[in-house]
Amino acid sequence: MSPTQRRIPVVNLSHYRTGTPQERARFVQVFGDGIKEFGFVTVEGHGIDDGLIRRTYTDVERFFALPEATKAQYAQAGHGGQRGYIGYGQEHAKNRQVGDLKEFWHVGRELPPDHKYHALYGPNVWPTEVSTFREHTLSLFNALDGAAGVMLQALAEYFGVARDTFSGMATDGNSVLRLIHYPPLKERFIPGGVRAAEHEDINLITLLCEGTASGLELLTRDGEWLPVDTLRGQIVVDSGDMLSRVTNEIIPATTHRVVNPRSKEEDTVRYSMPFFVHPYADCVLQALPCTQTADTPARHAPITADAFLKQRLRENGLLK
Ligand SMILES: O=C(O)CCC(=O)C(=O)O
Ligand SMILES: [Fe+2]
Repeated sequence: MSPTQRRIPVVNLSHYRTGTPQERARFVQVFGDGIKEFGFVTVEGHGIDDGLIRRTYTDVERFFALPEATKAQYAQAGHGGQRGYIGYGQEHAKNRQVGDLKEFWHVGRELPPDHKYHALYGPNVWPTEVSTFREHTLSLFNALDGAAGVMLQALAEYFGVARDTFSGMATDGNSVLRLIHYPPLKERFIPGGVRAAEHEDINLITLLCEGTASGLELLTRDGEWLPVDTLRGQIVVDSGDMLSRVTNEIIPATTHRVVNPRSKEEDTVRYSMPFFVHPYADCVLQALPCTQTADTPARHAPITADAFLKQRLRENGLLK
């Protein structure tokens, strides 16, 4: 085990789901402290089928191997790139001009046509060239959504608030499964570009199944960059800007990046699948009362999740 893996706290979600009272309490403490103090927590025992993760990666690989013109047909006008295909170099980190060295696909929540958020979130689109893409990515979306809900319940217990405080925000939330392809730099490169420039995620929490190659790094609260290497069967979880807002920055958003391969030998393709857990559109992001004190009143004005998302998508170049 590398020094990094030893330092990132590891928890087992089954201890929270079905463990003894002591195991549950321990999960709440280690998960909450870990995300607050470290920014990343490694979660095992999450119950997500390894075979489903493999099958989804196979489909993702098949999709990104399609001709550019075929992939480009799935780029969506509107919805700030929250559905379908987003081309190479289109997204950039906030305050950066150069695009990231990646292309990706977004799968969102499937809602019935008469649901009040159906039109706002936008319908999913599916690549007909990969026949199992819809089935696999939606199954993974739903599995990650379920695991995230349990983690958010534990986080509410950590704050001593009603257990559905955070998970209720994510019910019918505008969550997104992002399927990313980072081609080898020898195939495609933008001068000055990095695979994913340092940034904070927009949402509440992010769940990352292990990437297919190294490169993910987190900035510790002490300002040190650390590689995040996940093993098969592990998911890493980090905190985003929206969680920072509702916790009055008690849990800061975690800064992270994906570095470029450091040598020709390491210049391999990389795939990853972050799942961004978002609140429902009208959810008002404001510091929970338990996070405010006379010394630290709310640090940010309330804003709805949808308004905050749109502001950030503009800053990232996805919403024009
Ligand atoms: O590819 C990864 O491992 C992380 C990607 C990421 O941070 C993002 O897309 O927000
Ligand atoms: Fe990220």
